[in-house]
Amino acid sequence: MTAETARTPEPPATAAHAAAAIEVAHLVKVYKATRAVDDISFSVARGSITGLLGGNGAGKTTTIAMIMGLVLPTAGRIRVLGHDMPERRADVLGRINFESPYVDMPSRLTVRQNLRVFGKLYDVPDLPGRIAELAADLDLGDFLDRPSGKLSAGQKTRVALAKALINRPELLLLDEPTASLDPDTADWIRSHLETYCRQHGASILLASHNMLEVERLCDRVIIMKRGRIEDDDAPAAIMARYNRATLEEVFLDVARGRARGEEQGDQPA
Ligand SMILES: Nc1ncnc2c1ncn2[C@@H]1O[C@H](COP(=O)(O)OP(=O)(O)OP(=O)(O)O)[C@@H](O)[C@H]1O
Repeated sequence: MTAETARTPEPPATAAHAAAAIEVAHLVKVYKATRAVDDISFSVARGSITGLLGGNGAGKTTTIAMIMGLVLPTAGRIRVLGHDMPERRADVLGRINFESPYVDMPSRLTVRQNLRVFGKLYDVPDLPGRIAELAADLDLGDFLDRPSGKLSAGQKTRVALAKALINRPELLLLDEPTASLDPDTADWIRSHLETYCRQHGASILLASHNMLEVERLCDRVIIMKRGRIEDDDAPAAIMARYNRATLEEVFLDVARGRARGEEQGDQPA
C-alpha cells in the first residue's frame, strides 16, 4: 500500500467547506496541566478579516499554531481551505502563510537572500520578479541588500510582511503583526493588508492586543478567555451587546469578568 492510499480519505467538501477559509470544531489543546485551548469551534469565511482577541495566555497563539499544523491538537477537528489539518498539511501549506514579529529570519542573510530562500520553499514562479514587486509595494528598496539582522523593528516588520506575502497566500495567519511599530508604520502595514485582501479575495486571522487595529481591520471578532470563546460576532454587534463604545472597553469587561452591559464600577458577576 502506498502512503497516498494509506491516508484516511477526507469527507467530500460541502458548500460550507468550500466557502470557509478555516473551520474549527471542538478544538482542544492540553499541555500537561494547562488546558490552553478548551473546546472551541468557529469558522472564518473566505475574504474576511477576523480578529482573535484575548488576554495573555488566552490561547490565541496555540490556536493559530494548530491551524497551521505546527502543534497537534489533543482533540477536535480543523479544516483549512477545505482540507483536514494536520493530515493534509502538504496540500495547504503552499496556499497559506504566517507572520509574527517574534519569529526572526536568519540575521546574516540579506533581505533579498532571505526572500529568495522563502520564495524557493514555496516554489514561487518568477521569483526575482516577485521580490522586485514586493520591494516596490512594501518600500524595501533601501535595505534589500542589507543583512536582515541590521534592520530597525519597522523595517523588519515590512520584510516579514514581504515574506508572508511571497506566495500570494489565500489565507494569512498573523500574530500581532504591528507589535512594537510606531503608529504611522503600523497604519501603513494595516492599509497594505486591507488592500491585499481586497485585491486577492484573501482571508486573514489576526491575533492582536491592539483594539483600535482590530476595530479598524476586522469584520469579525472572536474573543478568547482561558482557552474558551467568550464572544464571536461583528465588532459593532459585540460593542452593542456589551453596551460599550469601543472594543477596548469590551476587552476590559471580559478580562475583569463583568457581564455584558454592566457599569464600569460594578462588581464582577
Ligand atoms: N509549549 C507549551 N508548553 C506548555 N504550556 C504552554 C505551551 N505553549 C503555551 N502554553 C500555555 O498555554 C496557555 C495559552 O498560551 P498561548 O501562547 O496560546 O496564549 P496567547 O493567548 O497567545 O497569549 P499571549 O497574548 O500572551 O501571547 C498559556 O497558559 C501558556 O502558558
